[in-house]
Amino acid sequence: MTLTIEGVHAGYGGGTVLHGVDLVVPEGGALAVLGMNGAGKTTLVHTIAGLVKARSGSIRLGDVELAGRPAHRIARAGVALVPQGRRVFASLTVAEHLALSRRKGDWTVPRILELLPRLGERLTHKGNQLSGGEAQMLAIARALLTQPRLLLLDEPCEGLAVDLAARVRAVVAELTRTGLTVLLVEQQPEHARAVTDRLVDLANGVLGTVTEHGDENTEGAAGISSSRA
Ligand SMILES: Nc1ncnc2c1ncn2[C@@H]1O[C@H](COP(=O)(O)OP(=O)(O)OP(=O)(O)O)[C@@H](O)[C@H]1O
Repeated sequence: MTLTIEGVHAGYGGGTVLHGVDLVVPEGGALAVLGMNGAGKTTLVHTIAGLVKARSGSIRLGDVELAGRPAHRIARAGVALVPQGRRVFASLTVAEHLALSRRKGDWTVPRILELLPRLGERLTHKGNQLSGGEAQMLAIARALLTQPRLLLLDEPCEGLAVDLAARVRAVVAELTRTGLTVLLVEQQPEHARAVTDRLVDLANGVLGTVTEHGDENTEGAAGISSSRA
């Protein structure tokens, strides 16, 4: 479903972080928002997910207005957030994480394990026994099991080696082919470019213009199909 953000202001206490954000991510598209430390990237995805309240403006998924709804209703409307730092539970196994997140829908555990086969080999491993790449895949798996229409990824490649960032790209590409809409925020331009060709800068809570980086990634994208998290 298409994500349409218009004139969104948001912040904390007396301070404003997002100053009138306008953004469209078409259905089945992926867009990366790039910004430095403190630019407002997490605030943006948290505002979409309802964890930070939009003070004004509109956030629509398809025709459904999300702004002003509580987070649990936004989740039910089809928005899933993969948080910064992955937030997997140290003492729960991969299988337990998957069982806890599951909601009825097209994304089943077998389908997830087909997309992310490495997780299938780690089902009995606990959160604290996973590599950064494996934890990231688990965080994505958890989000998918909630049957989202919009996936928000907060710095998914943070701390990952370039080949694993490329693996995230392969997964995101696969997801957008299913019609899922993906918005990610990243600090490192090379990480953002590893995941999607469509980029926009965020500086001091103001978005720039969306740019396409067409051919630069052709080589990187071609070599990823066999690499694993
Ligand atoms: N809970 C909060 N209360 C008050 N101010 C906050 C809160 N969270 C973030 N901020 C402030 O909002 C601004 C934007 O922070 P945000 O976390 O959105 O940036 P970011 O681009 O995600 O940064 P990073 O790359 O470090 O994650 C910063 O000035 C930050 O200090």
